[in-house]
Amino acid sequence: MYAIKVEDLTVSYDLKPVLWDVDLNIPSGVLMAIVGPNGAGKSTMIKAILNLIKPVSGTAYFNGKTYKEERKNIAYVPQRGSVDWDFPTTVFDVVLMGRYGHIGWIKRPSKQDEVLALEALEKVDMLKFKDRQISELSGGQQQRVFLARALVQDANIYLMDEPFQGVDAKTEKAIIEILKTLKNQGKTVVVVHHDLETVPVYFDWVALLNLKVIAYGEIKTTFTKENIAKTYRSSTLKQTGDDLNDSN
Ligand SMILES: Nc1ncnc2c1ncn2[C@@H]1O[C@H](COP(=O)(O)OP(=O)(O)OP(=O)(O)O)[C@@H](O)[C@H]1O
Repeated sequence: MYAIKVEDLTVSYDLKPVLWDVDLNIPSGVLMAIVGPNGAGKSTMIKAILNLIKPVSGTAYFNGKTYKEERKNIAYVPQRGSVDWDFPTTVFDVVLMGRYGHIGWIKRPSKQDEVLALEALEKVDMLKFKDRQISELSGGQQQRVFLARALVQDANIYLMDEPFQGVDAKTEKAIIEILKTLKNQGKTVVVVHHDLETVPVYFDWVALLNLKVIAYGEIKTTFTKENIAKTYRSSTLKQTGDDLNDSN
């Protein structure tokens, strides 16, 4: 059984397809990058499989179940730009929110939940900021807080949309260490990533996306010059739709 199985996923905004017939079988325990040029549909794919946007067609399964059935086991770190950071709440409360899937909205978090939140903040080196408003943090600090929130969720599958965006080198290193730890615990981690150079250093699996899935699989066999060139070869593919019916 796959950790994530995406079947026939097609998504369009205002009738313009941005994802075309995407199929992906992601095994458990991989640390996988999703790469592709700007506008390739990476964020859209993550959102569509998490039911945050409605696809034209297609389904995603998590450990063989629907998102709704499996949501407790799925943690999502959204792109920083898509979050309303002016929302008045403290760092600690944002992280504690990660526990709500376990405790339910009506119950109060227990001492144990609070301890887990503090531990996660410690892991991402943000404990000293626990009482700060999230609006008063730098981009890298916000990213760490979101990672801590995903960590306390104690999920089985992690989906992250550009967690390295706008962070300094030290934070990037801290984040990748955490991702590797998750992988070593047998969890499945899927990350939208921009920097091609670090793909083989950080990840063991990759999906190359540009409207369609160009290729996906183990880095060694998949992250080839040919596949990269095919993925990043201008954006005419999107504009004309010429290649929509390519058999590859
Ligand atoms: N809410 C929306 N309404 C209309 N079009 C959208 C919307 N969100 C994204 N798009 C368009 O869909 C396409 C795919 O966008 P998406 O954000 O999924 O790409 P991406 O690969 O994540 O890009 P980037 O690397 O720049 O973040 C783009 O052409 C984008 O302009």
